Amino acid sequence: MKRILLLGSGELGKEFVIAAKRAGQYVIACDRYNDAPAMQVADEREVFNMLDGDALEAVVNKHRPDIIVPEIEAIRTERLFDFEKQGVQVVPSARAVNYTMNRRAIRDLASRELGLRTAKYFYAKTYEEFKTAADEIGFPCVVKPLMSSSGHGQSYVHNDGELEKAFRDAMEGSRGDVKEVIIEEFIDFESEFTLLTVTQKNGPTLFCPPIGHVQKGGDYRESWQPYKISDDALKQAQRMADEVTRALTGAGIWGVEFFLTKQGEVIFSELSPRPHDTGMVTLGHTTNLSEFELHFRAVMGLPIAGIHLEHAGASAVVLSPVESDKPLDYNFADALKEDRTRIRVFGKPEAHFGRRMGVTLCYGEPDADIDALRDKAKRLAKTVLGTDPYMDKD
Ligand SMILES: Nc1ncnc2c1ncn2[C@@H]1O[C@H](COP(=O)(O)OP(=O)(O)OP(=O)(O)O)[C@@H](O)[C@H]1O
Ligand SMILES: NCC(=O)N[C@@H]1O[C@H](COP(=O)([O-])[O-])[C@@H](O)[C@H]1O
Ligand SMILES: [Mg+2]
Repeated sequence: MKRILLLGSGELGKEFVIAAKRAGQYVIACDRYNDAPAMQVADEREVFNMLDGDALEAVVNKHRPDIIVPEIEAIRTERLFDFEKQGVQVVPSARAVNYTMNRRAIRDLASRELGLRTAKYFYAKTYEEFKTAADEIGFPCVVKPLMSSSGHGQSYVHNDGELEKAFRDAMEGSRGDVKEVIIEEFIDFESEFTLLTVTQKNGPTLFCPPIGHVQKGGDYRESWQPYKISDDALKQAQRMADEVTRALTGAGIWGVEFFLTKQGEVIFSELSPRPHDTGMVTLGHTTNLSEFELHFRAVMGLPIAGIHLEHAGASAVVLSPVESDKPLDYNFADALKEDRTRIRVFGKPEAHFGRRMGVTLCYGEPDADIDALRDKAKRLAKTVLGTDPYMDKD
């Protein structure tokens, strides 16, 4: 039995813990607030600020884990190198977690070192640098804090008049101590997709069928699998995913994000060294193993004999309509009247307006009409809390 320390205990961690508990492992779930989703299914919990390196070290010393599994980006990742040196397995590796928490590190690696096609980009610390970069890139452009996720602090800029607010939002939306922004060329993509990629201790890199998704405000609203792309585009994406995960090293699942342009060009966007939110669609019976089961197997060095598409499926997010510290009234009854439908409620103890509280999952035969599944997942998501998956969050 392994002792697993989970850093971050949201919905993705919860499903990972369920996979680990099904195999009889011991899990300590950590997050900044009590009763986080994964804590509810783990053996023990720790509530502390994971950006505080000393607090993190104290928890590691107290629990002496065999494996550390990061689940969010807001972690003092520099300390993970020390734990790794002391013989603790960091998933997928301290290097991967450290590089991907900062957009500069991962973008420079992908674009400059590996030569992958990305959006044109600059970094800026001051408003002057920012304005010069915007002039260089042109409008529209995309602005993001170097450290943030789920679209926090991100905006699209269409003209000079919007620059100041975008800069301020990105500086204020920045997490941790890095106050710097990235400004990117706007990619007018046809669609975007996630390639779930599994790197193994004792085996080749494996790929799941691509997942299509739509984001609004930088945040995922719906996803579906399989996402049909040409063999050539798939090969390009797999090659890039293989190169970037190999450079970052380690074993586990990764969510590698791409844009597909109208001309059929595949552009690397970013990647998560952990299960991906758009990959929750795999909880709806799409592949033989969900992204969480795949992560668990890869982390433990267990064999993965194959990844197969068993169903076509779609997911849509269930967002909170209110601010509340009381459990919300989830309407399961209406959605579950429909066949091949599942609802996952994460059990977050507090709701905030627009916070993701659950997902709906709908699936059918592998060749089922994906658009019909997407419509069904979105329609049923609306019935759960009465909110549209595409609602404005601000
Ligand atoms: N250069 C770009 N051109 C067009 N759209 C973009 C660009 N960069 C980001 N986006 C849009 O914003 C979304 C979020 O961007 P990104 O993945 O970089 O942010 P994030 O905050 O790290 O999100 P998450 O942590 O949820 O993956 C993308 O999925 C895409 O829809
Ligand atoms: N795009 C990253 C992502 O989806 N992360 C998932 O959301 C949780 C935070 O949710 P919260 O913001 O509602 O606390 C994280 O813990 C993780 O499970
Ligand atoms: Mg992303």
